Order: sequence, then structure tokens, then C-alpha cells
Amino acid sequence: MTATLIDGKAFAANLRTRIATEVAGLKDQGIVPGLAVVLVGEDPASQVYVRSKGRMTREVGMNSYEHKLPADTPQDALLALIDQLNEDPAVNGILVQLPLPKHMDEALVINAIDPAKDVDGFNVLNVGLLATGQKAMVPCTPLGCLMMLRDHLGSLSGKRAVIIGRSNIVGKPMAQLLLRDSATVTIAHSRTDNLPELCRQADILVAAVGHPRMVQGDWIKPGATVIDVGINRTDDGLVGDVDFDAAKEIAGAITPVPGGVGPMTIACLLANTLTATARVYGLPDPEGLTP
Ligand SMILES: NC(=O)C1=CN([C@@H]2O[C@H](COP(=O)(O)OP(=O)(O)OC[C@H]3O[C@@H](n4cnc5c(N)ncnc54)[C@H](OP(=O)(O)O)[C@@H]3O)[C@@H](O)[C@H]2O)C=CC1
Ligand SMILES: Nc1nc(=O)c2c([nH]1)NC[C@@H]1CN(c3ccc(C(=O)N[C@@H](CCC(=O)O)C(=O)O)cc3)C=[N+]21
Repeated sequence: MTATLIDGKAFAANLRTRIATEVAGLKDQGIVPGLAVVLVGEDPASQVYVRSKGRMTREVGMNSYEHKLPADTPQDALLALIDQLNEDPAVNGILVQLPLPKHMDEALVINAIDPAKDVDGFNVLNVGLLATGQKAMVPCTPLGCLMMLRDHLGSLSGKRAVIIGRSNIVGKPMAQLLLRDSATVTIAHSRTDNLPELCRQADILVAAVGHPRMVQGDWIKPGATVIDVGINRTDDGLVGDVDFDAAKEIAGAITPVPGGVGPMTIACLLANTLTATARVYGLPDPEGLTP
């Protein structure tokens, strides 16, 4: 292996320790941040994430409120729950686990969340604030990727970044954050021509596709920094969107799956909950947790 391993698991543990210190400081002022996670349906993968989110929320000293609703819950009942959480002063962050069941209008549900409590940063207001360079809640997965990139590379200014994937939850906000850091950003997707050739130009390659090991070793520019967002369950376990064994011989640095972007996503969710709490109480944003 020639590439540096970017250890998201260790980075995330460190981030959670810093968050726990901040939370302890708030507790002295009588403030306990609260995160509500809403899960509709019984998707086993989602249940795993929700459980580990709950555990880590409590570990940093925050309150965790878990709401599990059956898959056939009427949309109005979900909206009523969101209203109740919006009004609840003990709840500083609200996450509605995606995807939602088919009978629900995802955009409508997400936009019902109070933007100040939208710790996923998926609400149109936060999307617009990020896109226009204003203070926003930033989506957790891209925020975690940005933190690892800055930590490894320092300045991203002038670097060529290629993001594979244009979803609202990963690809698009990742592009906004890299652009803000003055990278030269290209977003690729399923209609992109000659993807391997495009990827070979990237100093920073972010794969957020959802296809196991799609990114081949020879798609990678020697020395590039590779961030693998993919979480794919296969017969040989959890794998990313990058062929790790090939990529690690060519890349300069790479995130593993598991132990890369996933743990950072959860740590950033806690960071956003802390930031949201600080903002309601008119306190300054905690240092180093926002972009
Ligand atoms: N580690 C973490 O914390 C998280 C991991 N994930 C994982 O990241 C991956 C992506 O998630 P998400 O963004 O939600 O996925 P989506 O399915 O919403 O988006 C996938 C994107 O990949 C593009 N794509 C699909 N096939 C190809 C192809 N052959 N060539 C180029 N582009 C392609 C799609 O293009 P088009 O738009 O044209 O269809 C789309 O833009 C998944 O594996 C998911 O599990 C997601 C969130 C958090
Ligand atoms: N509203 C919403 N916000 C999300 O942020 C959100 C979501 N919906 N829906 C699903 C995706 C996926 N996601 C992950 C979080 C942590 C890991 C994670 O911790 N992964 C571990 C492995 C865990 C395992 O073994 O399954 C790792 O990569 O090391 C993965 C994926 C958040 N998502």
C-alpha cells in the first residue's frame, strides 16, 4: 500500500471528544442539546444507523429522542410529529431518516422541519444559504468529507475536484463546499461521457454513486486524494464505490469503507446539533465544527 489511509473512524472519535467537551460546557449553563431522529419503516440498514446515532448522541452528553413509526404511517401523522418537534424547546436538531416510504413526498416532509433544527441541511432554506455563501446548516456527509480533505491537504484552492454523483444529500452539497474552498469542481453522473478520463484529471476524487467498487485503479491520478462515500452491502461485506485494493496503490490518500466517511457523517450530525443549540441560545458557533 502506497496511499495514506485517511482514518475517518479515528478522526470522528476525536471530533466527538471535542463535541463532548463543548456539551459539558453547555451543561454548566443548564443547556443540554437534544437530537430527535425519526425513522419511518423497518429498513434494517436504517435501523443500524439510527441505533448508532442514538448511542453516540448519548455518549457526547446530548439527549437522544428516537421516534419509530410504522411504514404505513400517513404523511399527515409524520408532519404532525415534525410540528411537535419543531415546537419542543428540548429538541435542537431533527433528522428524518431517508429514504421515506413511497407514499410520502420527501421534499414536503423535509421542508416542514424548522430550518434552525434541520441538522441534515436538506431543507430548501439551508440549501439556498449554502449555495449563496451564507451561514447554513451543512449536510453531514459532505461536511465530514470536507473536514478530512482539509486535514489531509490543507488548502484546497486551485485543486481539481471531480465528484461522481449529483444527489441532493451528497454530490451537490459536496460541490458547494469544495467551490467555497476554491477548488475547481466538476460533477459527474450517470450521463457523463468518458468518466474514467475525467476522473484521471482529479486531484480530489469523491465517489458517491452507490455501485460497489465502480471506480477502478486506472481512473485515479497518481497521488490523488480519494474520498469514498459509497456504502454497499455485498456478499463479501460492506464495500465502497472505489476498488480500494487497486486504488490504494495509486492514490496519495484514500478513505476506507467501513471506517471512513460513515463515522464522520455521524460525528458531523452531532457537530450540527451542537451548532444548532449554540445558535438558539445566541452563543458563538463552536470552533472548528462549521465550514
Ligand atoms: N457514508 C455515508 O455517510 C453516506 C453514504 N451514502 C452512500 O453514498 C452512495 C451515494 O448516495 P446518494 O448520493 O444518496 O445516492 P443516489 O442514488 O441519490 O445518487 C447516486 C448518483 O450517482 C450517479 N450514478 C449512478 N450510476 C452512475 C454511473 N454508472 N456513472 C456515474 N454516475 C452514476 C447518479 O446519476 P444520475 O443522477 O444521473 O442518476 C446519481 O447522481 C450510496 O452508496 C450511499 O449508500 C449516502 C449517504 C451517506
Ligand atoms: N436524513 C438522513 N440523513 C443521513 O445522513 C442519512 C440518511 N438520512 N439516510 C441514510 C444515509 C446513510 N448514512 C450513513 C451514516 C453512517 C454510516 C456509518 O457509520 N457507516 C459505518 C459502517 C456501518 C455499518 O457497518 O453498516 C462505516 O462506514 O464505517 C453509513 C451511512 C446516513 N444517511
